[in-house]
Amino acid sequence: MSRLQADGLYKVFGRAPDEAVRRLAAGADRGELRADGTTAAVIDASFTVDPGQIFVVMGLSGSGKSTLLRMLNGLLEPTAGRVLFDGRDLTSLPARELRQVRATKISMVFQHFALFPHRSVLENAAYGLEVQGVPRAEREKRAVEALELCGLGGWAASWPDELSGGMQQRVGLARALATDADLLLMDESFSALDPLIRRDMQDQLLELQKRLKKTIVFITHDLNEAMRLGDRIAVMRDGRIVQLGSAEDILLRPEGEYVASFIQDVDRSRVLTAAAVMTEPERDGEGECDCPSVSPDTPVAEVCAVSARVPHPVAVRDADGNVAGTVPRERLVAFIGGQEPDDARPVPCAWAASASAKEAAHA
Ligand SMILES: Nc1ncnc2c1ncn2[C@@H]1O[C@H](COP(=O)(O)OP(=O)(O)OP(=O)(O)O)[C@@H](O)[C@H]1O
Repeated sequence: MSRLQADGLYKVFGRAPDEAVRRLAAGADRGELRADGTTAAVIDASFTVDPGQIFVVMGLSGSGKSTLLRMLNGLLEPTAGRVLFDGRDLTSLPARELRQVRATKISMVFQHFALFPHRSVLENAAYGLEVQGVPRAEREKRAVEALELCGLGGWAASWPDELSGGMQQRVGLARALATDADLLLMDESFSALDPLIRRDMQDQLLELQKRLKKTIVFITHDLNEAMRLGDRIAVMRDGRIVQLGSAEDILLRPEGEYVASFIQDVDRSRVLTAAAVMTEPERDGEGECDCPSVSPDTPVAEVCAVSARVPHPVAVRDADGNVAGTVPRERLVAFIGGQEPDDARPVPCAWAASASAKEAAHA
């Protein structure tokens, strides 16, 4: 069962929202409704998020990301549609039960994490547990563990203003993790950070996720961030999800001009991995030698570097060391050149044929 499911979600601000939903369902777009002073913030959003997945919602400012997120945690009531969390319909829960689910099962991490300046880092990290009424000794123990997970083990007794922006953001993450919530909702959580620190935070989140396997919905307007973090990515435009898929789907098979124009500047070789370009070994025993090999999640750019050093297709080995596939050099070159790897077909060449015939004769 999926952990989270959005089922035909709409959010309309303004007059006659139900009538607006009917018009949107019949194909009207945002622009048509705006003329009447009505804003269609989210239009017919449906998706599922599996346990342990990072689901990224990516879109430009105003595309409806935050509104969608606020419906997912029950802060905003949908105009139409349902949100199912572990199979329970959040939209029909009584207010008390909804508050209970929000306090214990869902944590939010915001862009500007407001830490309490007069509380220590430890007290800040323990705040969510304090709200839940967890006794002091227990909440401090869990907050210390969460701070350690976030690389802030030695900072528990410090004050927020002694921390850099990146560290403060990690306290926010620690606060979310300390509550043991299953679902983390992260709204542009790294957007205010400097690029290097932001990348560092992304790495840290991916590293943490390997161990904790939370279910995460991550909102961002940055496609590169979406590609790095997302197991699945929903691209939003003007309130609608215009594509839903993996980074690979979006880069290799963009649906429509809008998504295609979005991905133009993405460095495919750093986003896509060996798994996206590998193929079945063509010859017996291919990949079985001791030459350098790569793992399925090695970025293509690094596969190129390995390919330059080995005299045959690069072996892709899974976690058990078995050959999952191989990457011939021509597939890499085709891919870097913007083609589908499967289109890597050398044209017949008389010179090359005679050169290899001569080499064979000399051998
Ligand atoms: N409470 C509200 N009342 C009226 N309109 C709203 C309200 N909240 C959001 N909107 C409108 O809904 C649309 C979607 O806004 P939303 O904040 O969800 O987009 P976003 O993608 O999160 O943008 P940003 O990245 O700038 O936060 C926008 O046109 C916004 O002006």
